[in-house]
Amino acid sequence: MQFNIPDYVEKILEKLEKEGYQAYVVGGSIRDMLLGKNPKDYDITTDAKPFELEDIFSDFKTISVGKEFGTIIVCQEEGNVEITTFRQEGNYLDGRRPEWVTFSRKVEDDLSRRDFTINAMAYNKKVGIIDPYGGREDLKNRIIRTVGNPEKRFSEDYLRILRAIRFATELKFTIDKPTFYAGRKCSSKISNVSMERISDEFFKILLSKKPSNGIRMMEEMGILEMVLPELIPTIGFDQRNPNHNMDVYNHILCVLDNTPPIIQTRLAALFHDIGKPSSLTIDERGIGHFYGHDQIGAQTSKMVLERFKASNDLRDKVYLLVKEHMNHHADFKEKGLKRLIRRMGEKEIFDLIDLQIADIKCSNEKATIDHIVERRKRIEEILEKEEAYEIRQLAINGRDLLDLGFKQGPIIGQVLEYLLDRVMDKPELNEKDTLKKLALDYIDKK
Ligand SMILES: Nc1ccn([C@@H]2O[C@H](COP(=O)(O)OP(=O)(O)OP(=O)(O)O)[C@@H](O)[C@H]2O)c(=O)n1
Repeated sequence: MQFNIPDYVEKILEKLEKEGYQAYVVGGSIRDMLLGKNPKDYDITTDAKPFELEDIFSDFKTISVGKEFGTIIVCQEEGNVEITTFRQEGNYLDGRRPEWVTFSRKVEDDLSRRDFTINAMAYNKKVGIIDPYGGREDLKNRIIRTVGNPEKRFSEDYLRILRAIRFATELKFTIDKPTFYAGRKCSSKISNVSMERISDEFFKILLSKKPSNGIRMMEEMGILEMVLPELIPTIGFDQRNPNHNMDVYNHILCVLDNTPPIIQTRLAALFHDIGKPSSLTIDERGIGHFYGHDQIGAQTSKMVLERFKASNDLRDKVYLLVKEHMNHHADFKEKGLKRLIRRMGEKEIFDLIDLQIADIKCSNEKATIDHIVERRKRIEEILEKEEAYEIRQLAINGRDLLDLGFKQGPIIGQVLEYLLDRVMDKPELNEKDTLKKLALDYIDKK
């Protein structure tokens, strides 16, 4: 079997071979090519030692990452290629670092330390595929299986438990039983892994086609309570809300699957109905209301995303989406809708609509969908016609008001807010002379 390796990668393999070394493309890219997918990047493994690699690629731009582990990145216009020296590792004492690392002459040694059979294959044109652990067979049978003893593999890096779930979710594979049980046994050990690495894998699960599968696997393996304990109380929690025919957990997972794969929207789906059981109030008809859960969910999202070391931008976006998600019931007049665009932002407003549509689809309130679809059309129109919803879109600015004789100070802001308010109701007022006149009338009345 021959793969189509891009020229910029082939060039590196050939250079290493010409210098008398072995060189193979390895890991995820082989898996992806066998699945008929385009690999995101290519990793190369070789028996050339790190100091030799630096010599060989002295004419290239390179970045050396952890020289002691033998990795350099060769940077070319078409993409970066990571080259790692074949290595063997000793036992991992703390689930983070091996006791020792030695460089090897055999590619099989390098493959033996890798996580899953489907990631433990190497290839070059001359030798073909090297697959000592049945990676191709497991790809065919759609199975995630560790290379060798699963407990040992996980103890080397407990993130691998979450990686097993991530690959199973992304590829729609099942996790082999011994791998699954070992993962469940060691699940609490994931606390040894840094939050950045955990959230990286977790976000990949959230962005897959059917993230609910991943969340359910996390629950079954005991990983969910380690990574996102805030979701646990929603399991089996009946809101006693006639609009919801599922418990909160299943409702959340349904919304998750029905949102587009955009990280802020998927995260907002995850948090949108998180509340405290104590916040459930039962009214006189016996109907439950998860009182103020949009606020609790928004606060929870902030706290969890801080723990996940997410960027401020992402935290703010998710917070706002969760906080505003309930307003699909509101009957916005023109001004209300424009204020909503102003609060959300012109891209994020569509994330909110996506979230609300998914929320409605997963409840018994199907009738409201038309209402939200109408709302989306009107928002698109507002943006297309550039109808003002923000002060910067007014045909007049603070400078113009000063020229009209207004004094510098808070009054300028007040007048501009007043003008925006008028323009949001009647877009045709957004014209310089009209606004000047309205500004002067406003002051006269005051
Ligand atoms: N904890 C880990 C992480 C990675 N690997 C090995 O390193 C390779 C590259 O890892 P990475 O780039 O994280 O993942 P990919 O397999 O390339 O998958 P993706 O590109 O989808 O992240 C993997 O294929 C696997 O052989 C491993 O053994 N153990």
